[in-house]
Amino acid sequence: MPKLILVRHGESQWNLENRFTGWVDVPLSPKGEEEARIAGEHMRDLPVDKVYTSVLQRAINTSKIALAAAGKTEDLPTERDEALNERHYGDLQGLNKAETAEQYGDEQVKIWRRSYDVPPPGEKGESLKDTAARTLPYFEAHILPDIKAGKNVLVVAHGNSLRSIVMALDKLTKEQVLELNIPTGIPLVYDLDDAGNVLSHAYLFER
Ligand SMILES: O=C(O)[C@H](O)COP(=O)(O)O
Repeated sequence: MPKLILVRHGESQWNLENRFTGWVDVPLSPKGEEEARIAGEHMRDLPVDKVYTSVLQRAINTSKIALAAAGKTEDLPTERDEALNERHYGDLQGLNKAETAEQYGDEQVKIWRRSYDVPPPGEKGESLKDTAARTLPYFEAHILPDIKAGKNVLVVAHGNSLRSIVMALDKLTKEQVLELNIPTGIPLVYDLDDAGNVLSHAYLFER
C-alpha cells in the first residue's frame, strides 16, 4: 500500500515576519530548520522512494533537513518543479499581512488568502483555482504514476500548493477549502491503493 507524505516547509523568514511570500525565494528561519528536523525524526519509520519539491529554497531545504533527520539516503530520486511552488501572491508579495488587513479589512484579506477563485491583486496573482491548474496536472503526470507503481512518495511544498492537492485528494468543496490551513513541518500521511485512491490520511503528530 503506497504512502504519499505531504509536508509544508518549516517556518520561513517571511512567515516569521508575517509577510506575504508567494514566489519570493526566502530562506527558512532557525525555527523552520528545527521544524524540518523534527518532521524528519518522526519520519524515521516511514518508507520514502521518491521526493518531489518546489524550486524554492524553503521547500528544498526542508526536504534535505527532514530526510537527513529521518536517516534516509542522500541520493533518493528527486524532482523539483515550479508547478509545486507557492501560489503567486501578486502585488501582495512582500507586504505585511496584519498591515494589509488594517488597510483592506480582515474579510478582504481572508478572501485573498483562503478563497478558491478570487486571485490577489496584480497581473501574476494566482487564486487557489489558478494554483490547482498547475499543481494537479503535475500531480497526475508525475506523482500519481509513481504511486501507481507502488512507490512511497514525499512531497515538500507550500501552504497553498498543498491546499490545492489536498482539496482534490479529500474532495473538498470550495466552502470547505476556505477553512483548510496546513501547518508548517507536520507530515500529512496518506495511505493509497494501487490505483491512487485515498484509503486514509492523518497528520503524523500534533504540535
Ligand atoms: O506565501 C505566503 O505568504 C505563505 O507561504 C502562505 O500564505 P497564506 O497563509 O497567506 O496562504
